[in-house]
Amino acid sequence: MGKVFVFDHPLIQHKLTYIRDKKTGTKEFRELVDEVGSLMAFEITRELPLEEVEIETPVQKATSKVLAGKKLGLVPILRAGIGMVDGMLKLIPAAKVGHIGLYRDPKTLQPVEYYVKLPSDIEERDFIVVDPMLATGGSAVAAINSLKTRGATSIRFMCLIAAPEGVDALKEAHPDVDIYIAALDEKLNEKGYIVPGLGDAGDRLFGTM
Ligand SMILES: O=P(O)(O)OC[C@H]1O[C@H](OP(=O)(O)OP(=O)(O)O)[C@H](O)[C@@H]1O
Ligand SMILES: O=c1cc[nH]c(=O)[nH]1
Ligand SMILES: [Mg+2]
Repeated sequence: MGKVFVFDHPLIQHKLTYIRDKKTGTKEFRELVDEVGSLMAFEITRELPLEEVEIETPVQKATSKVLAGKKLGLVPILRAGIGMVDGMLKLIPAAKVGHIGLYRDPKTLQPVEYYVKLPSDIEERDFIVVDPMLATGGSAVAAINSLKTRGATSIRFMCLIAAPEGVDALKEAHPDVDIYIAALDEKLNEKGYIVPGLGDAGDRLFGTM
C-alpha cells in the first residue's frame, strides 16, 4: 500500500497558512505556492540515490557525491499544478516536465481529460505528479492512470492539501504510489471542496474567480 508523508516543516506550515487565507491576493498566493513547491521539492528528493565521483579540488584529489539513478519527470495536473512547478525546478532544474490537462466537472465531480504531453523516455524516469489539491482523488487517479497507460512505472504524488477521501481513493486505485502532502484536512463539503482547504486553487492562482 502507498505510504503517506506529511511535510510538517515549519516554513511549509507557515507559508501554507497565508496560502489558505482568503485575504491573500493572486500575486502573493502565486509566490507562496511557488516557494512551497521549492520546499516540498527539497523534502521529496531527500532519498534520491547518490554515487561517488572523483574530482580535484584546488587542494587535492577527492571523491565526492553526485545524484545517481533514474532521471526525474514532473507532471503538473493543469491548471493548478503549474503553480508548483517553477519552484520545484529551481532545485531540480534538469527534470523534464510533462503536462496532463484535467478539469473536474462541477456537477459530477468526475475528471475530464483534455491534454496530455509527456517526455518521450517515460520508462526511464521517476515521475512526480503535482497538484495543489487532492479532494475526491478523481483527478489524481485519472492523471496517474494516464501516465501508467503510456508506460510510466515509477510515480509519486505531491500536493499541498489533501482530504481523507482523496487519500483513500488514491491509495485504493494506485497502491504503488506514495503520497506527499503539506496538510491533511478534515473533509470534503457537499460541493466537493476541501474543508477548511484554500478554495479553488486554479482560480486563486490565475485570478479567474
Ligand atoms: O480530487 P478532485 O476531486 O479531482 O479535485 C482536485 C482537482 O480539482 C482542481 O482542479 P480543477 O478541476 O478546479 O481544474 P483547474 O486546475 O483548471 O482549476 C485541483 O487542482 C485538482 O486537479
Ligand atoms: O477544495 C478544492 C477541491 C478541488 N479543487 C480545488 O481547487 N479546491
Ligand atoms: Mg480549479
